[in-house]
Parts: sequence; structure tokens; C-alpha cells
Amino acid sequence: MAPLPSLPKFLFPNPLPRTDFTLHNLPFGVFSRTGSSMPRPTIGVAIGDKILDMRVMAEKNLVPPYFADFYLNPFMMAGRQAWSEVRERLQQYLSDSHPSSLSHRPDVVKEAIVEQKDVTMHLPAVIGDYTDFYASKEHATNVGSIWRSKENPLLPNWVHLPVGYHGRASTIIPSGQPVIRPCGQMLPKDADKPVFGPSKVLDFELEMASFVGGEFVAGDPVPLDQARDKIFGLVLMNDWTARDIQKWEYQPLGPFLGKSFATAISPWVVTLDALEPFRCTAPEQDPEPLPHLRHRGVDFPSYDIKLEVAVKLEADHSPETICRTNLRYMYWTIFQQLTHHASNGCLMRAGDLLGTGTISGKEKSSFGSLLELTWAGSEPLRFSNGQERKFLEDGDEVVMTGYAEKGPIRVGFGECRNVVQPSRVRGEPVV
Ligand SMILES: O=C(O)/C=C/C(=O)CC(=O)CC(=O)O
Ligand SMILES: [Ca+2]
Ligand SMILES: [Mg+2]
Repeated sequence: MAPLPSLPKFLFPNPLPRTDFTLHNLPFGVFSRTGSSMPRPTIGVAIGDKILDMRVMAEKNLVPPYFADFYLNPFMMAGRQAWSEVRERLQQYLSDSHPSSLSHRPDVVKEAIVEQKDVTMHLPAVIGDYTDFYASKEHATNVGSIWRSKENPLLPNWVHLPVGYHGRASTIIPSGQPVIRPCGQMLPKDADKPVFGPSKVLDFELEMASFVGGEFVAGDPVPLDQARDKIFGLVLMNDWTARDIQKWEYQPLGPFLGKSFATAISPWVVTLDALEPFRCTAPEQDPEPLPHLRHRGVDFPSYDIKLEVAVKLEADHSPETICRTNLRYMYWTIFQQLTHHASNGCLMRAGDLLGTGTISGKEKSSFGSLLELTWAGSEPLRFSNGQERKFLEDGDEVVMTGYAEKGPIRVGFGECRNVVQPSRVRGEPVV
């Protein structure tokens, strides 16, 4: 099949220089028109710098009625076949030459095409449950070396299962929303008693996350060879973390208030169908996992997705890249994560979010958190304007981006961007 053009000519008579949101991509999100007196969440599909309003498309019977919903949960629940059929129809509507092309329907184009600059993006789904994994061997080895033991950085279970914890869904926020520096308990260096106050060691974690979809039955596992049909798509994720709160609270039950204050995701969900050309091998697993977690006869269980973190220090500073990594470095795949999660009979629901865990590579420049990049603050990062950072300061903005590219095909995730605001107690900054 000849590759699709990047964008349809009838909507983009002047080609855009480069876009994440090509005809190959067609990611789904939820937006509202900025400044409208009654903003209501509306499902949209990103195309170039525009959005196709799916409520308008549903009202005109061009797509199934669940696209008139506020959120993507009903579509996520509809399952793999519906996802692929809708994708095919959208590619026809947005092509220049197909008989169903919207180029023949200027009335629909007029109503259904919105400029991205005129909207506010929201969370794409009502997220019932959120789980985060710890699946990059490089990341787990780094954190284990820094906090526990250089000799034995990984606990014995790590190579046998994707370690995870149940996170907080209520504080998942979309890109663009500020992150308020959290308060909490921490143990100052050399002190024997904890103190309470704003975190001094605020960090990001570069991750991706899967939106789960399809129907699930409580008690039934998700066999690994069916897991691909139960993941709707992926987003970028920043698992904001207060290292001082985390370090004091985490034993023996794992992350809690050091992470539950904010988890940010990029607003456009890129479907696995769109990512199909970018499937790739995952790192070899040694020891071999137990049979239910073994990828049998699947050569390409991972995805080649390039990921970056940039930090903007002040208004006139342009974001500087501090990390470049790739989803393909992750030891436990997104499918093994889902299968492990459901292996005890735990009910998954369409719209649940599974964070991959921080994605670090082998090189220092590919570490996915400041804890690793500055080795717990002992090696500060230097920026071109002369400033240094061990961890994040108020006003710093973290910008995560990701894309996959092969020949003429580009599928990007847009960005996940949040600025740090000072800590608040009853609305007042804490001094
Ligand atoms: O090693 C630890 O004690 C904790 C590590 C984490 O920060 C947990 C986490 O969020 C896992 C991850 O993102 O990979
Ligand atoms: Ca994490
Ligand atoms: Mg977090």
C-alpha cells in the first residue's frame, strides 16, 4: 500500500512544515472551545493544527453515536474492531480522493473543523483507576543504587514480574495545567525526627501510559496473546514526584503522598493501530519469565518511540533538552504489564490508565528523572544561561515530547507540559 500523504490537501492547501498529527496518526482527545460561555467536553481527532469535531460527525450520522459523549470511555469500551473501523472511515473522510471524502461536503467541514489554537484540552477519558509500573531495568537499577544498595540494586522479584503500585486517579491532570509544589513529611539530612513543609526535592518522571479498552470480566485474566486487543492507545506521562516525601514514606508499602499530588498526561491518545509500523523488539529477558508472561512467537512486542524532556527555566528561556530516551528500552512491555495486572482476576475497565514506569536508557543523557540525571543532586545540570538545577524550582516548566518516524510516516504525541507553582496552604504561599 502506498504511504498516505501526511495531510489532506483540501484542508491544508499550504503544507505544514512538520506535524505530529498526520493522516497516519489520527489521535483521539477531548476539547472544549476556549472562551465559550458553556464549555462542554467534546471528542475530537487531531489533524495537523486542526481538530475534527466528532460530536458534529456523530450528529450527522457519519460516525457511531458514542462520539457525541463527553469522554472516550464508550469508544474505548467498543473494542479493537470498532477502533479499526472508525480509523479506516476517518482516513476516508480525510482523504482527498475517496468517494466519502469530506472535500465533497463543505457544509460538514465548516461545522466540524476547529483550529487547535481555539480550544482547551481536557483529560480524554474518565479514568477509574490508575496504576504505575517500575519496568525500566536501567531506572530501577539507578534508583536502587542511589537509595539502597550499589551491590544489589534490584530486589529479587524485579526480574520475575513488572513491579507496580496503585496510583491516585483524582489528580491525573492534562498537559497545560500547573503543578502545585506539594507539602509533606520528610526527614532532613542527619536529623532524627521528620518535619512537615513544602517539598524541596521536586522531580519529574518521563513515562508513557496505556489507556485500557474493550470489555473485561472480573476474575478472568487477560492472556498475553490477547493483550494487544485490550490496549486502546498510548499517551506521554509525567509522574510528578517529591523525592524527599517519597524517600521517607515509601517503606514498606511503596509510593503514596510523594506521588499522588499530580500525574500529567498528554491530551491526544495515539492508537496502537497508528503505532503498528513502529513495532520493534524489546530487551532480552533473562531469566525467562513464567509462561503466562512469556511473549511466545511475537518478534516485535515493543514500540520504537523517541522521547525527550526539556526544561524551560523562565519566560524568555526556550526549553532546553535534558533527556533523550526511547520506549523500546523498557524491559517489561506494556502487554506484560496488563497481563500481570489482570493475572489475579483484577477487573480492568475501559479508560483505566497504566503508566509504564520511568523510561531510562543506558546512557546518562537518557535517564528519565532528575534523581538519576543529577545522581540525587550530586551532579547538577548546567543550562546555557548559566543556571544550574539539582531539582525543579518554582516557575520551571517541564516539557515532554515523543514521536515515531519511519520514512515518510510520522506519528507524534504532541506534548505534556506543566509549570511548577509555589506550594499553597489555604491559598497562601508557605514561607
Ligand atoms: O525504587 C523505588 O523505591 C521507587 C521508585 C519510583 O520512583 C517508583 C516509580 O514511580 C516507578 C517508576 O516510575 O519506574
Ligand atoms: Ca513513576
Ligand atoms: Mg506523580
